[in-house]
Amino acid sequence: MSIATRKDQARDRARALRAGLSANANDFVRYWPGMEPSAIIAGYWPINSEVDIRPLLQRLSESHTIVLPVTPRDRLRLSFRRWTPDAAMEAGPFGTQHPVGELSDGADPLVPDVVLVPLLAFTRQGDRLGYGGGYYDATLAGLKTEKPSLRTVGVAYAGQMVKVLPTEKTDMQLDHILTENGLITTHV
Ligand SMILES: Nc1nc2c(c(=O)[nH]1)N(C=O)[C@@H](CNc1ccc(C(=O)N[C@@H](CCC(=O)O)C(=O)O)cc1)CN2
Ligand SMILES: Nc1ncnc2c1ncn2[C@@H]1O[C@H](COP(=O)(O)OP(=O)(O)OP(=O)(O)O)[C@@H](O)[C@H]1O
Repeated sequence: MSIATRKDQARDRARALRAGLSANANDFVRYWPGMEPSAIIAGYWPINSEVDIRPLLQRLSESHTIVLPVTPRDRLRLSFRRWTPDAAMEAGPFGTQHPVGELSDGADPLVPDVVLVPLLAFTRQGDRLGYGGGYYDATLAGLKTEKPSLRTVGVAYAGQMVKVLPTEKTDMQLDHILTENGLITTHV
């Protein structure tokens, strides 16, 4: 069976599993590891049954510059726009929403230092299963070349952890996973 087929089957299972999970949003705030105030943090705006990190984003915006992904229609690399709690949002592809405004890759490039990554399933080793667009893999690979100190934090319910996931060469491993039960560090 091809990797693509195995990933699709894992996605079906992971979607069904995640849809039945829930947690107190404050727990994701509580276990946030803390970052230097200069760190630019890329969040995500939740869709489907992803962990709702809006309370975390609100809190982080008090001390950090927050950016959110803008999904392009013709390439894989995500762009980022500045977000503040009063930012107006507009609709993008696949039911996503992003802040109205100038792309951050204009005059004042806001290249994130930390990226919060949504996911369907993860392993203890930092493997990640997304929706299959390849957007985060392409974006993280690009960012990591420009900023080798880039850190990635998957955000998931603890119940989204699985023993093993089908992987391929382009898959980017996560450095940490933030769950309602604590922060998992995948390698040291
Ligand atoms: N909240 C959030 N924002 C995100 C992502 C994400 O996974 N979550 N992305 C991560 O790449 C990028 C957007 N890409 C996406 C690709 C596919 C689907 C998705 O829901 N696919 C559905 C089918 C939807 C449809 O065909 O209309 C699915 O797979 O069930 C969502 C986002 C950037 N922004
Ligand atoms: N850096 C890259 N450049 C070009 N294609 C890529 C890159 N990374 C991944 N892809 C391709 O994108 C497709 C989807 O990848 P994958 O199944 O890993 O997506 P995903 O991680 O589940 O989705 P997403 O990142 O959008 O949440 C694969 O065919 C993969 O080969």
